[in-house]
Amino acid sequence: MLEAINIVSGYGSVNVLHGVDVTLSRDEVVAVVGANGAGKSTLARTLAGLLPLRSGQLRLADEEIGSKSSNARAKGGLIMVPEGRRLFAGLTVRENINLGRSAVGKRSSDPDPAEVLGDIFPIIREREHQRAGLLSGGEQQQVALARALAGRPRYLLLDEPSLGLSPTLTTQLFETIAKIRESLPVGILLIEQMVDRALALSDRAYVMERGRVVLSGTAADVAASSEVQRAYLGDVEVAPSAPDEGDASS
Ligand SMILES: Nc1ncnc2c1ncn2[C@@H]1O[C@H](COP(=O)(O)OP(=O)(O)OP(=O)(O)O)[C@@H](O)[C@H]1O
Repeated sequence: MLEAINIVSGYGSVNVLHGVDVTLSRDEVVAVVGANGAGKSTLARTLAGLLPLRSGQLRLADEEIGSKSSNARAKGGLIMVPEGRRLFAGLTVRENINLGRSAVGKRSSDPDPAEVLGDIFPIIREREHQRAGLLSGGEQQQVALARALAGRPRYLLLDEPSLGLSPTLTTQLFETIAKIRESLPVGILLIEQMVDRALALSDRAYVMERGRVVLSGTAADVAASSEVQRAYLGDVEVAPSAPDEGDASS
């Protein structure tokens, strides 16, 4: 289990997370949703060790990891795919994926990650020797996911994986995440702006506002809540228009 208890973090003199509790186990997908600036990416960075924990506790399989480096956390099985993918553009697909393995100290005698992951990510077999920088955004996202999984994480943090993808590619991405959960024993924390799709795929969800979790529960319950319906799922009450009764420009 990955457990964040009452965590606080931020930038400079400003706290952004004001005491957040989050848990993730290895057999679930958990969505984190909320408006721009709510603190979702800050949460992911704090969990991954890219931002220092100011107070609270972070535990990975009952071990306190709050003071460990991001590299140590990755070696311990907690890996993040950051917003924007961050592939090595000049390296091939396979080289990027192999780096995902060596970065966490996996030995070359471990099963070939490209073979193991090839069923989930056809791109690996189709474009193995192509430079990552020449791939489309959707293809790069697949490689970024495969690279993270090559490190055999037990917990995977996905920060806005659909960012910048077309609707069709977004659909493919969510299908890929569903395949990952079916095929691999990895808990996934899914930070997403595509709230409806994220909730449809997830077991549980957290809704964040201004650095706090304001709602949590099963994804179905969160999706059904009136706050989430109103704010994120398009169930907006629109005042009836009265085109004949006023000047639209006023
Ligand atoms: N590097 C930074 N330095 C200072 N403040 C930051 C930094 N990154 C984010 N913030 C601030 O922290 C707050 C939370 O930002 P964060 O990126 O975590 O939100 P978010 O929920 O992920 O939103 P988005 O969906 O827009 O990425 C915002 O007020 C933001 O301006």
